[in-house]
Amino acid sequence: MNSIKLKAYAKINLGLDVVRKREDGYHEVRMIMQTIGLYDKVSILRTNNTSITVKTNLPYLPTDENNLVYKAAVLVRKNYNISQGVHIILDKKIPVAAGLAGGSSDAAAVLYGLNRLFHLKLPRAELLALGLKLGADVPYCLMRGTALSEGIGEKLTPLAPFPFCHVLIIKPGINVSTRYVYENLKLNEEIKHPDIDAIITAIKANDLQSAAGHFGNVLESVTVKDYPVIGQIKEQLLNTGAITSLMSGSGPTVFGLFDSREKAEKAFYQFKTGKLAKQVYLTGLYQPRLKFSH
Ligand SMILES: C[C@@](CO)(OP(=O)(O)O)[C@H](O)COP(=O)(O)OP(=O)(O)OC[C@H]1O[C@@H](n2ccc(N)nc2=O)[C@H](O)[C@@H]1O
Ligand SMILES: Nc1ncnc2c1ncn2[C@@H]1O[C@H](COP(=O)(O)OP(=O)(O)O)[C@@H](O)[C@H]1O
Repeated sequence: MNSIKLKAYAKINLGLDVVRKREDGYHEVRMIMQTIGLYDKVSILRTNNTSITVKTNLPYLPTDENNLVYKAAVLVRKNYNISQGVHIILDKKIPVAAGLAGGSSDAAAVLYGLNRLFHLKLPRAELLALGLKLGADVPYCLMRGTALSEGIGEKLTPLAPFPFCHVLIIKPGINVSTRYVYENLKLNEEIKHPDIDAIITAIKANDLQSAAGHFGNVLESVTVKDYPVIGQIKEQLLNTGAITSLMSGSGPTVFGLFDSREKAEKAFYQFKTGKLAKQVYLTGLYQPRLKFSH
């Protein structure tokens, strides 16, 4: 096999709680992760030289060691003494720096792909540990589906599939850095912590309404204040019939869940023709786990 084509799926956070700040500055979290149907295409080709090259459809994305796919390739080649070069073609559809883990998912695809292309037969645990070196969300991207993510993202527990629903993704035209959001989070009494365990119980019971009733993201306490458009999108989603609306990860993307395709489509067109959104996608949940057969 000389090349491999993969899909790197986006995630949303159905619940995001921060438990404490660690001494190294990172935050211990409890998050309900969910893969959605929006994806980037990642193709990896073995070449006849010894270099790593990256090509992407987004002119503003780096193609050097600052791209997470490049970093993933460096890591694998260094760890397993691979000298053969690889060319990575990245077709981005997931909005960048949006709280949807696009870069993390691309990096996970490269780890997975190089494991296959070079017949490394790496056990799943080793791939997850490599993934964590690239970013807190990369291990989850190697798992996919509905999951509980703890620690800084490395402690993963698969959950039963989240109940069927339609997902509307709304990305406003602002940029918010993950680091900025975590650094400005104040863990005081005013913070409303989501009940992550109640979400898990509702998922087990396949109860969409009850699960949605417990959604929450503590990082909204930073972003909604700084960027009112996030609150406005959340409100418009509810006004157009969403069961719930929430910011994903560190934002600025907001998602709405709908129990009817008709309502979701109506909301889609309202955002498409309105002023609040820069990018709008109507998609669904994506449940298959990533399989590690060689
Ligand atoms: C907020 C979340 C929720 O899923 O996702 P995104 O919004 O980025 O998609 C994650 O916790 C983000 O994961 P990821 O984006 O992989 O984070 P990293 O690249 O490892 O870290 C970026 C920066 O965020 C901060 N950080 C990240 C994770 C964490 N548990 N605590 C932190 O304090 C650190 O300051 C770090 O320098
Ligand atoms: N393959 C990639 N796709 C997207 N962003 C990337 C990639 N490689 C590096 N980056 C950088 O990583 C940052 C975070 O991007 P991304 O993973 O899309 O967002 P988030 O962490 O909010 O989910 C961006 O600022 C971007 O410049």
